[in-house]
Amino acid sequence: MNPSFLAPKKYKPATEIVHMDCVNSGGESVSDPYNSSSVPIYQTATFKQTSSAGGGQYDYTRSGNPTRSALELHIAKIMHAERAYSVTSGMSALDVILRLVSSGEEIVAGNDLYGGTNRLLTYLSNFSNIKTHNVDTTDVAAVEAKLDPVKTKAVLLETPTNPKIKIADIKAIAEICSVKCPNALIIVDNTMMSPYLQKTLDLGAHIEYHSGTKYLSGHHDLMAGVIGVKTKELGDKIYHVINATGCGLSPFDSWLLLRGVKTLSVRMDKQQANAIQVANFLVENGFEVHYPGLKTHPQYDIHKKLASGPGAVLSFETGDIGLSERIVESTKLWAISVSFGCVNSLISMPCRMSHASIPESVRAERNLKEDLIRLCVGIEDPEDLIQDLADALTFAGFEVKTKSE
Ligand SMILES: Cc1ncc(COP(=O)(O)O)c(C=O)c1O
Ligand SMILES: N[C@@H](CCSC[C@H](N)C(=O)O)C(=O)O
Repeated sequence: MNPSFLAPKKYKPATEIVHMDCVNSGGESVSDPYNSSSVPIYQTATFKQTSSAGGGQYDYTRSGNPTRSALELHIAKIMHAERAYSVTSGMSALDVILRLVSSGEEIVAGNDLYGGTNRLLTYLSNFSNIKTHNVDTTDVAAVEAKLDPVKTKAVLLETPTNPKIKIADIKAIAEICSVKCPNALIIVDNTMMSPYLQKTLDLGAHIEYHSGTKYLSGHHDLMAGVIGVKTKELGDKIYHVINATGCGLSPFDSWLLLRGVKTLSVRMDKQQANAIQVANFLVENGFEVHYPGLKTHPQYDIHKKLASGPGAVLSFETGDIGLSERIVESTKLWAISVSFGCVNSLISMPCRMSHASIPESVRAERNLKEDLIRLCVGIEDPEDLIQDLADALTFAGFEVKTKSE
């Protein structure tokens, strides 16, 4: 037989996302005695052992569970990670990762980032003597200026950022960091792109994490976080923290997330196609739109090098807080809701919702505008979405220009 026929085959991203191997490079695998087509939910806290010395592959669900393992093996494959882990939320994922940073060490992070991330970094600064430098991560020189060969333990990047959709050149920052701070970890929050559109571990990151609550699951019916790592050694450290603190994802949520992940490519393709049309509609109406699918985006070329698409989250300013409020409150299809990545379209005002935990003065310092509206585009018919937005704009007192086809 031709030996190449036996070699592990790499498929296109959409195929990899739906096809499960359940095995990793270390030979770890999960199998089901009945060959079930859908991974079963092992809803059990404990596993019987074969002897007083143990002997089973699993003993206790906090330490490991077959449903969770199946999810983690699959996530590792689609992230191009050596190992992957799943925990109870995106914040829990970041908490686990940041336990690799010790008192006295420093983090370099963005000045536009998710409000909850900012809250956790502030907590570490206040209670654990871990200082964060918040810089504009679109500016590689600004990141470099804050790197300290002794103190810097982590560079934490969101790209695109939440909510201003700014792009950080992961590759360029990782290269500079590997020279100036070879022991520092490049950590990327890849929630907005998902592993379907951007594979940060291939771009120089050591650790990639996600709020699995968003695109990976896709239906806003669970909370989860996932972590992918570049090396087994890093994986062992991450696993140790998860087992020690007990934040591993439950069997049911692991199953739900695994089910959601399988449709990631079809959801993202549709949401992204809709988002491009929504972005164009807003541009035609004179708004300043933050979206890396627009050629006018300041980091359009960099994003194109990092990711295979612009995603489906965008934001825009109206220049008037009252007008923004009226628009948000007048939509019918766009639900006023935090979060993104759901199949339904959502609208929000970040300064009052997802980023309200960042003090107003800090938001102002970071040029996060109070009138900013964030849109998370779903899978509805784009004509309905645009019409609903146009109606809301009109109702709010804005003169909508005719949509050019
Ligand atoms: C970019 C980003 N990262 C992380 C998180 C945290 O995820 P979770 O809500 O699942 O804890 C969120 C939102 O909550 C987010 O928007
Ligand atoms: N009350 C929550 C708000 C969650 S925001 C969720 C999501 N990341 C988003 O950007 O919309 C909190 O304060 O954490």
